[in-house]
Amino acid sequence: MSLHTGPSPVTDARPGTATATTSPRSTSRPSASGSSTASPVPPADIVVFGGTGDLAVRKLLPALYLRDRDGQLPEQTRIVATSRAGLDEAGYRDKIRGDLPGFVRDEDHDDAVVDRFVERLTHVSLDIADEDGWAGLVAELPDADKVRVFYLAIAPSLFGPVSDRLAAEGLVTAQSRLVLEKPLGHDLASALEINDAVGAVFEEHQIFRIDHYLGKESVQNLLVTRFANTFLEPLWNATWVDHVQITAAESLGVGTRGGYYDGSGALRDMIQNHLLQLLCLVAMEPPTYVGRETVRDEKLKVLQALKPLVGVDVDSHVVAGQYTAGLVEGEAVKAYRDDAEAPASTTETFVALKAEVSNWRWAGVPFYLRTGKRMESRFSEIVIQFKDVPHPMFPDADGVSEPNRLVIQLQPNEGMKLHLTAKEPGPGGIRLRPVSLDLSYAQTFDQPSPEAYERLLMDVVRGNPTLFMRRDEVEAAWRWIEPIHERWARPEHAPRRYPAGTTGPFAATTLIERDGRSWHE
Ligand SMILES: NC(=O)C1=CN([C@@H]2O[C@H](COP(=O)(O)OP(=O)(O)OC[C@H]3O[C@@H](n4cnc5c(N)ncnc54)[C@H](OP(=O)(O)O)[C@@H]3O)[C@@H](O)[C@H]2O)C=CC1
Ligand SMILES: O=C1O[C@H](COP(=O)(O)O)[C@@H](O)[C@H](O)[C@H]1O
Repeated sequence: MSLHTGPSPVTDARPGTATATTSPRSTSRPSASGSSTASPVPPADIVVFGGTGDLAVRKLLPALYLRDRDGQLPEQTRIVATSRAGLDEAGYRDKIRGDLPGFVRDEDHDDAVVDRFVERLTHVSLDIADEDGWAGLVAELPDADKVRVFYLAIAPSLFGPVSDRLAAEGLVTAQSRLVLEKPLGHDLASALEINDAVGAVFEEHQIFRIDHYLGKESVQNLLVTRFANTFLEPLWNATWVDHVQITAAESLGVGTRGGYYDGSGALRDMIQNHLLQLLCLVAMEPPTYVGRETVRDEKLKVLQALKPLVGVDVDSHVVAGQYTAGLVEGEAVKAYRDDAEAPASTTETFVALKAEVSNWRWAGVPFYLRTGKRMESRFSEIVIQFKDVPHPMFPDADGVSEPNRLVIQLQPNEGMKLHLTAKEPGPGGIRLRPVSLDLSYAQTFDQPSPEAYERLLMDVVRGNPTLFMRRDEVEAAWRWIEPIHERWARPEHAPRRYPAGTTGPFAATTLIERDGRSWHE
């Protein structure tokens, strides 16, 4: 079998029109993200608000470093970090030089590239809440014709104030893009408020709402698997699919982010965005072509078709859990309440739920979603469980015939498995045996997948919003989530406890077993 790695699956224009994204220019060295997406992007001034924070240091700067290494950042690209830390340019460069090795793999570390990369960096000290300090930022952005990226790696409550200030300082140009981190707000009302505030300054096409799951290679491959092959489409519906499972399990706890997490919880942190986006990609209709608005239009229709959890018993559809102390991958770990230093917290670190997409294609097909921290292992996958054969054709056979299952493994080992039933070789009668066709990305493509942020940051600079959430999508997702939070706001609600290192509370097993099904472990 030969597989070829051509241009990215996601284009930013109709097929047949030339675009920067699909241009076949190659870089001087092979790139982890494939030939077309590694073409140099336009020169840009990238302003990272929250440039000393966890996200910037752990994800954004390493991603930019890797794109620099692969020749994607032109010489004129500069990165301006802002925070209240009183760092000067040299101090910030030293900090990032020191931090980078902790967040890039040893084989990706190259001293010469680090030297070149840190030369691009500077730091402006400013407090978003104050008017002082902004002149320093204005001075760092002299070229109004250059692409300008304002990346808000800060709390969502600061998104509106930053936009207003950028406008007041005259920094918003036609070439500006605003990047907003998730979760966008806390609920529908705050999301509307933020969207209104940023929308008063930036056009919708300038706003990039990040959901980093959309930048994962395996997630983009889901689109290709569905729409660049013919054999799945006739089966991809309620006639043949029994149910769908989407799991994002983490073995990590909340780490140093307990302060943020305790006000958020798994429903806001993972389900409202990442898992619902995955559900959309599985359930959406084929767009006319895969382009910047067409995919988002189809995802929105799925969110709008989610059966509202209104007038139903929410508890029979959704299970919340919180981890207690336990053993994860052989290591003793603390309870969530100790991790988050919140002794009476009722924040959920686990959610399992059953959703339904009320449309012709999916009527009656449950979508089971599940995510949790401190689970027994880290794995994210989508399982398409097909219906059983309509009639037992081998009544006298030994062994078992299981329904077909397509498992799309998102992480850690990206790939795909198609579970089938085969005849075990032998001279006697027929013995049925479950087998699988396996596609491992690592073995097939022989190159590491880039980090999601690498891909997404380059798309921002290019101005390609396909893999970002549009305003209406974010709001539709919050709207669907609302009844769950309303139910959980009642005093009698408490998440069920599960020991760290397990698959979550028993109620999650009951949720699916009640329907005669079971989680794919
Ligand atoms: N960390 C992660 O893995 C992820 C984070 N996110 C989101 O990204 C955003 C940032 O998260 P994270 O990096 O973890 O947060 P941190 O608390 O680690 O960092 C916040 C940053 O914002 C700066 N900051 C805070 N208040 C102000 C202010 N008033 N004026 C100027 N700068 C300010 C801080 O610097 P200083 O205090 O020195 O001013 C710091 O650089 C959040 O919205 C979070 O939900 C989303 C997905 C993953
Ligand atoms: O957005 C978030 O995602 C991470 C999980 O991301 P992954 O790429 O490691 O699967 C999660 O840990 C974090 O709480 C959440 O904010």
